[in-house]
Amino acid sequence: MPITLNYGFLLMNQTLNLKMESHKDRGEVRIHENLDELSTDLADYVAELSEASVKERGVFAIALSGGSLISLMRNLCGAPYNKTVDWSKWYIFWADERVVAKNHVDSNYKLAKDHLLSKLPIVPSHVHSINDSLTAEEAANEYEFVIRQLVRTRVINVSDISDFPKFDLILLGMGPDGHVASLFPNHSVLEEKNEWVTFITTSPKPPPERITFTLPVINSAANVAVVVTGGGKAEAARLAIDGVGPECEGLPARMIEPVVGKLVWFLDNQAGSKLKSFSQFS
Ligand SMILES: O=C1O[C@H](COP(=O)(O)O)[C@@H](O)[C@H](O)[C@H]1O
Repeated sequence: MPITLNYGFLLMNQTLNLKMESHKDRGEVRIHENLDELSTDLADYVAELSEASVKERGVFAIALSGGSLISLMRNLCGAPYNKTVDWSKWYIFWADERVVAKNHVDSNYKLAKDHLLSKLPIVPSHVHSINDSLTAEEAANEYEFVIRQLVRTRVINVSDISDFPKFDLILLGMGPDGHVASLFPNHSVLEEKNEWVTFITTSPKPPPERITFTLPVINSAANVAVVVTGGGKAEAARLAIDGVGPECEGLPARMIEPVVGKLVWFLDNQAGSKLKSFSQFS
């Protein structure tokens, strides 16, 4: 069992050599010594949320992102999770997707399928990816329609304070520019207040056409985790977690603020190296 010592707001998990801190309004920040430790902690976190959600609701509705996140989820494919997690209750969604064929190297679905989903006994009909034969706008509308149907049947929960879906867990990565899902800095979709899924055709990071959950959907989730690794993202992580005032205006990662749910940041040492509290830790 990991030993957790409590130093006021600062928690240290000695087994994982993990530093955790509670940032007012910015959730819990977990800084890991290396990627292996981050992967271990992330798998534990996801498995615990799955267990709690299956116990409470009978299902676990989880939204994935693409990018580096997927390889960091690798521990879920091995022991003990392959035996202890009730995979039959998982329903998979994507917080964002590139509008390309499902077998295209840029597809977030393909990435997750090749490195995660094909190694887990997930029920194929529980995997909800976008329709890759449609335009970006059509794909976003159809994906939102699918999600609305699943909210009606409570496969996906509904927010207690609005009619937005309440995913059990939304897993996000973050780009060096502070983008999350396919919400890019200063883009007009950051203003979206009503739609659940929207689209862009001018992504600054290729490919240009994407669909994405909107901020209200992300911020209505029961749990949001942002997984960030590498020194190239340290400044964006600082702005997203410690930033104040104009320096972080228009930064999507700074706008992740679950209304009722819980936010957890999973960082490695390099991504966390510019945080105010980092010197305290090292
Ligand atoms: O384009 C995307 O980028 C982000 C970040 O990716 P990473 O490789 O820098 O972690 C990813 O979260 C998103 O799903 C993806 O479409």
